[in-house]
Amino acid sequence: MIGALHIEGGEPLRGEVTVRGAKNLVPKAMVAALLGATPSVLRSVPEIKDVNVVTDLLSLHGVTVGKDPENGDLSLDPTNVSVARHADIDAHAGDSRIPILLCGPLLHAIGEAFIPDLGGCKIGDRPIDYHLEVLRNFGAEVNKLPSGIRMTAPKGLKGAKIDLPYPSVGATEQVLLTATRAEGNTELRGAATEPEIMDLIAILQKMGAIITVQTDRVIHIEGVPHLSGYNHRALPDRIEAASWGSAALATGGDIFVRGAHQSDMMAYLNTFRKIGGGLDITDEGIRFYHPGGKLNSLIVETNVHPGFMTDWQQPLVVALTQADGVSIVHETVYENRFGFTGALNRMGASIQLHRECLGSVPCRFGQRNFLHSAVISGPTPLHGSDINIPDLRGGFSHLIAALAAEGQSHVTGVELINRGYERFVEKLEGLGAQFDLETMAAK
Ligand SMILES: CC(=O)N[C@H]1[C@@H](OP(=O)(O)OP(=O)(O)OC[C@H]2O[C@@H](n3ccc(=O)[nH]c3=O)[C@H](O)[C@@H]2O)O[C@H](CO)[C@@H](O)[C@@H]1O
Ligand SMILES: C=C(OP(=O)(O)O)C(=O)O
Repeated sequence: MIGALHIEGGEPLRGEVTVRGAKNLVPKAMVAALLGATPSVLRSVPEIKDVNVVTDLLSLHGVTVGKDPENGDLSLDPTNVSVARHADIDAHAGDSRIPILLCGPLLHAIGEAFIPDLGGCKIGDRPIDYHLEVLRNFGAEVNKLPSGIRMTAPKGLKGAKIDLPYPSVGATEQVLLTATRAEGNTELRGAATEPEIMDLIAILQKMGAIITVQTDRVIHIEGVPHLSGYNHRALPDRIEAASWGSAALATGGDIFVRGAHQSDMMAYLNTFRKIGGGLDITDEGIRFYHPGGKLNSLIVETNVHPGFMTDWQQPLVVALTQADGVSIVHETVYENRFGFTGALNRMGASIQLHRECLGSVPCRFGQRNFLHSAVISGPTPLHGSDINIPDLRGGFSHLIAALAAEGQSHVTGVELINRGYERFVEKLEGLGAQFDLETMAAK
């Protein structure tokens, strides 16, 4: 297990990386396999932590998960799905956000579900009130226990009318995974429409589901009694792709991201171009490069799709420290996603955080005491520092900053990066990054 990296910064990252299936789709596609009466095959599966966590949780429930040794494709056979021991499930408390999405499929398959406390990045409060309300609407009975949440559906799950207060990605997936096999029709208003959700819908359609995506965030699902397995290649990871783009810009480098898919990244590509980054968009992938000269400052507001995605924000901020003038980033999806900027300031950046909504639209966090707007003055040379990684994207940003900085950085907590960036150490080596690796025993 990777413990820390000693990074010698100041070298532009140059070369090629490949992105595979999206972190925000693959674990959910694995959960969807539970809904089928026959086995599924999922292709382009990355080696990341959430895949291991969901593999364990499915295995505990009697799903046979096989991995092709050549290409890593997963086969998921749910024909012997069964109840798992709470203590075994609880061993995964805090590991991932995915377990909440097992509820609907498990209620359909075995009539009960138990999920541990969720994990995921600490970038806000991240309540699950929408999820629980959705499940109750379908007829689930929810019991909060000291160690987790247990659900049953004594009268089965029935289609429902649901209106989400905010287009939550997870709550939309909760509706999809529950409604496809519920009795009757479901109408979801206020749905999220991220590309990963569209890919999940494509998977469910392959399984036999009837789902209609209308305009204005409305989705209709006609419940069917039976679904079969699927064979699907996961859409590529647009967050990893954008992260490498920001790394190229911040280090003055040139990275071809094989597999990056233009139509899933429009908002990022527009922003990248406005800053002054160079782009070559091809069928095989996207080349992101620093063309030389000054970068432009700009205003960015994160938002739900098709807006500028929140998970792109943290790596981009590092590139903005090298732009000429004052940039503003207004984070409207999570209330607490700027903690990582403290380390950047210690490295020489000039980033001030504000409670006000410094964007064109007031968001849910205005007037509520959350430091959710950042003012970045640049360009500021960065210098090496000791950094402990706080979360996945903040951590990747710290790696980029250390690679862009003059001098040495000692970066700890690096294992967290593996939640969303497969084989990132190999990829960094391939891009010419200079570092030494410290390993530690797995917990
Ligand atoms: C595994 C996965 O796919 N994670 C992604 C998913 O997270 P996740 O699905 O957890 O994010 P949501 O879209 O649900 O969260 C958006 C906002 O809604 C709020 N909310 C959500 C649910 C709820 O029950 N109550 C509530 O208030 C959250 O606190 C947050 O402020 O979408 C986010 C937004 O694109 C991404 O940053 C995450 O990378
Ligand atoms: C916030 C993220 O993920 P998760 O929802 O898994 O914590 C992320 O990928 O940046």
